[in-house]
Amino acid sequence: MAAEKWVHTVTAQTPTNIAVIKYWGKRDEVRILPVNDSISVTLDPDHLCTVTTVAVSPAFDRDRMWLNGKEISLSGSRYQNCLREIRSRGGDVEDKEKGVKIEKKDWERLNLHIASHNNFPTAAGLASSAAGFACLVFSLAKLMNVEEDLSQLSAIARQGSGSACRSLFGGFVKWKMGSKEDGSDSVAVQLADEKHWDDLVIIIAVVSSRQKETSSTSGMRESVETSLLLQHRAKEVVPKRIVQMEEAIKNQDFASFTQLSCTDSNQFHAVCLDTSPPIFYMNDTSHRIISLVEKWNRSEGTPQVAYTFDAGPNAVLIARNRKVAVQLLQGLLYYFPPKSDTDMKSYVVGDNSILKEAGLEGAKSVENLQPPPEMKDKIGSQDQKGEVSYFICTRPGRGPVVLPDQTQALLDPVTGLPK
Ligand SMILES: Nc1ncnc2c1ncn2[C@@H]1O[C@H](COP(=O)(O)OP(=O)(O)OP(=O)(O)O)[C@@H](O)[C@H]1O
Ligand SMILES: C[C@@](O)(CCOP(=O)(O)OP(=O)(O)O)CC(=O)O
Repeated sequence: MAAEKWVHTVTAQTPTNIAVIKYWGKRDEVRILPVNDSISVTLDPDHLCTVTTVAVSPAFDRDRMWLNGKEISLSGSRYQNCLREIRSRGGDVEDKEKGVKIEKKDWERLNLHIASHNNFPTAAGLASSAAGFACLVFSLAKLMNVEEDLSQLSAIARQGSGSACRSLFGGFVKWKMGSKEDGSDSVAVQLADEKHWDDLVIIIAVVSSRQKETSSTSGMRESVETSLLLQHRAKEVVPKRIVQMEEAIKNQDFASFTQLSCTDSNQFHAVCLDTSPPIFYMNDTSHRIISLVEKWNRSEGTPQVAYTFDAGPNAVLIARNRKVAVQLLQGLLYYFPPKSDTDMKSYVVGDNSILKEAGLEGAKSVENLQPPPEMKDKIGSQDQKGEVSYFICTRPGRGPVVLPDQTQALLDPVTGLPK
C-alpha cells in the first residue's frame, strides 16, 4: 500500500553532565534507583553532545539501532526497558501531508530505527551513556507525542543509565533519589538554568589511559556490597551536602561550591578504595592535577578552581570566571604541554577561542610559558608531555532540543536507514 510507505522521523540533541555531588550505589539494580541524591552541571552541547534520529515506519520489520555508524544490538535490558516504557506512553500522531496516521495503540506493534552519534569519544569516561540514553528517550518522546514532562521522562532515561536522568535539563540539576519502590519519584529536577551562573568556565583534561577496568555499573555494585564508607556517605554525608550545594548554586557561592565539589569527588574515590577489591579510577596524572589546583587555591586565599573526577582519570576543572580559566589553561599547558608535532587547536578543543586570550595559539608559545608563581620549583615542566591527550574547554549549557533541520538527521527520510 502506497500510504503505508511513509517514514516519520525526529532528530534531537542532548548534552552530557558532570556530577558535583556524586551518584555512586544503587538500592535497586533493575530500576536503577540510587542510594543518595546527586547534583550535576550540564555541559554545553555545542562542545559535547549526542545527536539521535529516531524513525518509525510500517515498512520496518524490527527495531534497529546504529551507534556512531555501526549497528548495535538493542537486546540489552537497559535499551529494552527504555523502549517499553516510552512505547507505553506514546500518543496519537498525524501528518496528513505525508499520510502519517498513528494511534496510541499502534506504538506496541510499530518498529523503530534509531541512529545516534556522540561528538566525543564513547566509553572514554566522558559520560556518553548519560547523553546517549537521555537523547534516546527525549527523541522518542517527541516522535511518539508523549505528553509527560521532562522530569517524568527523566525517570525513563534513568533506566538506561542512572546519570542520564540529569541530562534532560540544562544548567544545574538534582536527581532526587525518591522513596517509592516503583521508582516513579526518582526523577531529575532543574535547580537553575544555564544562564543563572554563566561566569563559570569548565576545562576537562582528558587524561591518557587504557580502557578502564571497572565500569561504573559493576564498580558501584561492588561498593554497595563491601564498603562501609559508602553506607555512611549515603546516610550521613550526602544529605547535608545536597542542601549546602543547592544553597551554593542559588547564591553563586564559588567558595562553598568548590569545597563541596572537591570533597565529594575525593570521598567518592575514597569509597572506591574502601571497596573490596579496591577500585582505582584516578591515576598519577589525576593526582598531580589535584595538587596543582589545591596549591593554587591555597595561595590565592580564596578558591579559584573546583575539580571533580568521575569513574576514570579525566579531570573536570571548573574555573570561577574566564580570567581564572585563562590562567588555569596556561598553568595546565605549562605542566602538560602537547607533544612537539601537535597542533594547538587539536590539543585544546571545544571553545578554543580561549587559546587566543591565553596567547597560546602557536606551539612555540607553550614553550615560553612560565611556571605559575606558587608552583615554582615544585614540578618541572615538560616532564608530563603526553600525559594529557587533550583539553576540552566548555561551560554550563542548555538541555535537550529538537533539531528541525533535516540536514542534521542521521537517518534518510525516505528509507529510514543511516545516511
Ligand atoms: N549515543 C548513544 N545512544 C545510546 N546509547 C549510548 C550512546 N552512547 C553510549 N551509549 C551507551 O553507553 C555505553 C557506554 O557507557 P559507559 O558507561 O561504558 O561509558 P561512558 O558513559 O562514555 O563513560 P563513563 O560512564 O565512565 O562516563 C555504550 O556501550 C552504549 O551502550
Ligand atoms: C561516577 C558517576 O559518573 C557514576 C555514573 O554512573 P552511571 O550512570 O554510568 O551508572 P549506571 O547507572 O550503572 O549506568 C557519578 C555521577 O555521574 O553521578
